[in-house]
Amino acid sequence: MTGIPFTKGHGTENDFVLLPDLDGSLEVGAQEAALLADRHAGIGGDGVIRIVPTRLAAEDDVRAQADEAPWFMDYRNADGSAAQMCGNGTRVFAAWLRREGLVGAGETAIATRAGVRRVRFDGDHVVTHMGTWRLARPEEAGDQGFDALVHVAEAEEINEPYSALSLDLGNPHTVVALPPGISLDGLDLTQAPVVRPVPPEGTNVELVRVLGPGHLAMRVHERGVGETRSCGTGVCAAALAMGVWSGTADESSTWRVDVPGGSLTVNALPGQQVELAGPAALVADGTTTLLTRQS
Ligand SMILES: N[C@@H](CCC[C@H](N)C(=O)O)C(=O)O
Repeated sequence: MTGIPFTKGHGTENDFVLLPDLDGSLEVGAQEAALLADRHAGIGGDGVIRIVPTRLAAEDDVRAQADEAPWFMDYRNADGSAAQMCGNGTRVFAAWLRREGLVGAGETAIATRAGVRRVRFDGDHVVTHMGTWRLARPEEAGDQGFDALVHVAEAEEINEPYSALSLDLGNPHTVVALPPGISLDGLDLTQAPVVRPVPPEGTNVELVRVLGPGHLAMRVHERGVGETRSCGTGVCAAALAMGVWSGTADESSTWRVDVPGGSLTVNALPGQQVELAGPAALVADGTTTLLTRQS
């Protein structure tokens, strides 16, 4: 077989190019990832995930996870930038490891740039323990629980910025609860929302509408990608922000979050813990000549 093997997969239509690199011989830097993710000149995806033994990772803090988590999810956004975490990616990554017989049906641990994430299989769904979340700037969240302003272009020009909350799920998020009367469908996410203060590492921006008790609708503009049809860390941030705003962040709660690509379930747990559950699909296998192996 010529070319480098890849698998295409998605989690609620947040789609990824998976590159198995079992001996650490692939070089997938920013340029290579951006080309692979290109929907015209490459394979196409919101992100690129290299699947590599953790002990072969370049970063010291990732290699330090090797005893606990043998496989590293080396995630890059479509623009080639490396990100700390990808919630939907963890499910697709685990589904690939299981299909290939590299992990069993029990709980498995995955190394990420944000630390180890534990994943379990539950019928058609994969459940990821997303670790400990935190407010990004607790000292700046006022009585109303907001610490940022976000301006989003809208179908009908409204120049008021929205109040928002910044959360850290291993990667950065800014959650906006849309006020009544503002249509989620009417937002123009072809341009990045403008966030103030400017987050030092950039941010993913979640626009959220409450549909009912424990039920949200969300659209997202992802850092390093643009609008995507789903974001796993983003739906967790959205549900957790609701808990912060209602003063129930320390209690267990379950949320269904509808995104353009499907629905995900978020379980908020005491102690700033959170789980994400949803589907993972592996839809194509092939080879690519866009990469070569290091000799
Ligand atoms: N889609 C992902 C998040 C991917 C990384 C993000 N764009 C970032 O740069 O932080 C998810 O499912 O969490």
